[in-house]
Amino acid sequence: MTTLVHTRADLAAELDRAGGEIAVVMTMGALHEGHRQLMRVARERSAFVVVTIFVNPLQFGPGEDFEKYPRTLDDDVAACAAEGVTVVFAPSRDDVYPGGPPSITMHPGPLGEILEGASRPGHFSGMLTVVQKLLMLTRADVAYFGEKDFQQLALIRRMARDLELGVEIEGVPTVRESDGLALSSRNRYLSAEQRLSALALSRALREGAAQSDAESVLAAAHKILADEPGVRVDYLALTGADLGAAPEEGEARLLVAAKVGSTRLIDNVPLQLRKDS
Ligand SMILES: Nc1ncnc2c1ncn2[C@@H]1O[C@H](COP(=O)(O)OP(=O)(O)OP(=O)(O)O)[C@@H](O)[C@H]1O
Ligand SMILES: CC(C)(CO)[C@@H](O)C(=O)[O-]
Ligand code: BAL
Repeated sequence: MTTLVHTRADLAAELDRAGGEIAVVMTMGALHEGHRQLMRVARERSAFVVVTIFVNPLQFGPGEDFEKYPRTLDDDVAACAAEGVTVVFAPSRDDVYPGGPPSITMHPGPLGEILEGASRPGHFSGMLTVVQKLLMLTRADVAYFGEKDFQQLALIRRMARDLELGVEIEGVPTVRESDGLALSSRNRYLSAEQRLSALALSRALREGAAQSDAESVLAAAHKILADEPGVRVDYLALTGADLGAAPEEGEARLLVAAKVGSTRLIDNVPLQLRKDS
C-alpha cells in the first residue's frame, strides 16, 4: 500500500517503520515513464521506496515556469502506487522551508557554472539545497536520479562525496519515446508541431554519437539542429564523461539545450570517441 504524506512529522512516522534500507526518488511531479523507471530500479533493490514530489521554488529563475509547472498530484500518487512505492512525500513550501527561503544554501562550485549553470544562474544552488534537505528528511540510504539531467546527477554525486553525506547516488539511463524524444514533464507544454521540432534534439545527439572524432560529432549534430527552424539552440557541447574537457578517445558526452517555442528542453547521450586510425 502507498501512503501519501504532506508533513515532515507524518513522513518521520512512516520512516520509523522502514526497518531496512530507505531508497528515494526525488521529483517535481507530473510523473511519466522516466520517473516510473527510477521507481522500478529503486524497487528492484529496496523494499522501502519514498518518492518526493515538490516543485522547488529555489531552483527556478525569474521568468522561468515555476507558476505554470504542471501539478497533477492525484495522477502522480496513482503512478507511485502502481510501481509499489511505499511513501509519497508531497510537502508544502513551508514544510520544506519552515523559516522561509534559507539564507544559507549550497554552492555548486565550478561544475555548476558551465552548461545549465551558465544558462540558469542560481538553478543548481537551489537544486542542491533542496536535494540535501530531502536526503536528510527522508533519511535516504540510496537515491536515484535520471541521466536526462546529466549535470544535475554529476553535481549531486559530487555533493554527496564532498560533504560525505553517507548516501549512495545512483544514475538511471534516459527513458525515451519510441521516436527518440526524451521524456520530460515539460514536453506537456509542446504543441503537436513543436513536438515534431523537438525531435531534432534527440536526432542530433544520435547522429553526433554515430561519428568518431570530436569535430565530426559536433558538425553532424549542429547540422541537424540548424536545419530545424523551430529549435533555438542554447548550447551544444561535447565533454568528457565527467563533464570536463572531451578526450581525444574514450568515453564522452554530447549535451544539448534548446528552446522550442517558449519551452526549454535538455538532452544528452553517451558516446565513444576514436582517434583516426
Ligand atoms: N526521461 C527520463 N529518463 C530518466 N529519468 C528521468 C527522465 N526525465 C526525468 N527523469 C528524472 O526524474 C527525476 C525528477 O525529474 P523531474 O521531476 O524534474 O522531471 P523532468 O521530466 O526532468 O521534468 P522537467 O521537464 O521539469 O525537466 C530526475 O532525477 C530526472 O533526471
Ligand atoms: C532533483 C529535483 C527533484 C530537485 O528539486 C529536481 O531538480 C528534478 O526533478 O530533477
Ligand atoms: N529536471 C530538472 C529540474 C529543473 O529543470 O528545474
